[in-house]
Amino acid sequence: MQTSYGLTVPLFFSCVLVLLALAWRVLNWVWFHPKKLEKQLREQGFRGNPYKIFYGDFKEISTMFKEANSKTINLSDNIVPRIIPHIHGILNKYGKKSFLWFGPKPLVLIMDSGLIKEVTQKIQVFQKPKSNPLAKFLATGVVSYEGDKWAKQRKVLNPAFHMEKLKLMLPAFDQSATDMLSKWEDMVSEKGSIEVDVWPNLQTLTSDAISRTAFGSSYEEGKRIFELQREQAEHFLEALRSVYFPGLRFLPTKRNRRMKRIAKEVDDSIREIINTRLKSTRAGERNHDDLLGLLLESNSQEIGKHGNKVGMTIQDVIEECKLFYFAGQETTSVLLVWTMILLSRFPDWQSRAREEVLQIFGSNKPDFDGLNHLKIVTMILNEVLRLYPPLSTLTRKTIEETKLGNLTLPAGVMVTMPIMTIHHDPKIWGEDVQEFKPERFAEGVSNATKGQVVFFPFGWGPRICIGQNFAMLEAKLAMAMILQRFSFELSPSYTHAPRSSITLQPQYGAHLILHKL
Ligand code: HEM
Repeated sequence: MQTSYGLTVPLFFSCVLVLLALAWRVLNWVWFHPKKLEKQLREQGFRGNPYKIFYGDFKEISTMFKEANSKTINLSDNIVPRIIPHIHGILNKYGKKSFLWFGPKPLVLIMDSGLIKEVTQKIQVFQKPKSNPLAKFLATGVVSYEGDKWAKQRKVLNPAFHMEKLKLMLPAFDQSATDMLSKWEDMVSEKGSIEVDVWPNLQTLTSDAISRTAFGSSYEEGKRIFELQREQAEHFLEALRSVYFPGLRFLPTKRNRRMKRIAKEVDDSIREIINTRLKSTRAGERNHDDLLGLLLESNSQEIGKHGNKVGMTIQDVIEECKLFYFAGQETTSVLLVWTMILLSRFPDWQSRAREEVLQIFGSNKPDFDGLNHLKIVTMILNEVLRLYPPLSTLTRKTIEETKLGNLTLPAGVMVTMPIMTIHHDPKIWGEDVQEFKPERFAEGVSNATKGQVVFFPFGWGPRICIGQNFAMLEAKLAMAMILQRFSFELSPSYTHAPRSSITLQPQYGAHLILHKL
């Protein structure tokens, strides 16, 4: 027997069943599941806005960001409401035990130091939330993996970031800083001063440094690869700003085609560098001291110890190289730019830092041991990371129901640990929390934090930033070299507008007046 649609009755009923199942899944996703999670959270004393179907708090959040970014602020203003207005708003409205709706997903705030420690340590249960599928075009790598894959990758990468290996990176950092400083010296007029927006220059510095440290002698190819990665990131951010439908990335739009072409070109170029390296290693040549060389060396040692199962594939190595750029470039340039801005605002600290640098190095090139003895500069960098952490929040999602302190979090909940808010909490840091006071760190980080997880610009737990020593070494060297050659102050055209665009950037640049010393 056939229905009026020309289908047999069993087929007709099967289609109806499939459609009903689909409709149920959609309804469950946009309504029943979020409502169930909301009930579970409210029963435990969490407070937040009532769930609104599909959008949640999405509209309010985007309005808050638009408003926050439309106004500049004064230098002494609290920057938190401008950077994370949604979290600031919900805390003011509902207090510390609260949640927000990111579409149909609740985002629970974790403000307690003990709970932050627990979340960042229980990496099996609290995993990274899935990123936009287009992010795969940029890089995957250790930052996005979970479970065994993460553990394997991290184990192979770790040795490349050990202190004694980082020592080998100094010439690359030095060369990149020298290039920038020579440019500034050429620009300085007869009077010995010039106004410069240092932000793009500092970005170039850290870009060059990562191209050199990642690919060493293949720096020129590395530079080209990272230029393509930068373009790729622009396409990605543009895509994020437009409406996204599932599957959109498969359509042959102009942007998608370009992104695919870039991804292929980048992969092919890195593969070529790797193959050349592997050939020269087989021919008995010495290993290269750059990140790629160290990674290949560590990988072959792992394979030697445990066989192919524990080693990385060539594609894995390619992904890690692509990731170095995103993880290591902008974060470090952001640290440098806020350091220069804050030292411009606080010339007494600038002078103290310069005195220390001149006392240790005179006008010589800073060396590894000397950099490790820079106390004032380290205190300054830590205070900059406290006030202007390059990443404002850490986010995870629960993959199963889990205990957290005396709470029970259902599966499928996102949790966020607002680094920025905790770094600016007067209950932790005192009433002078908004002030730039590097002396807080005079006796080291654990003294300043009384051993609590309240200062975590590089994250915490097993997934703490692998590149933190790399970044600090690069920043110390760059700052030491800048302080040796220039003094600097804010230009009248400087506009204070820190903005979170993945990292914490100066929205209108960093216009400073540089004086040649
Ligand atoms: C001031 C500079 C930097 C800051 C503030 C910073 C911050 C962070 C933070 C907060 C995390 C943890 C993210 C999370 O748990 O969700 C992280 C992870 C990571 N960072 Fe950095 N980072 C910096 C520089 C670097 C550099 C220079 C590199 C490499 C060259 C790097 C490579 C990575 C990698 C690979 C991870 C993932 C680690 C894992 O998941 O096991 N970072 N970073």
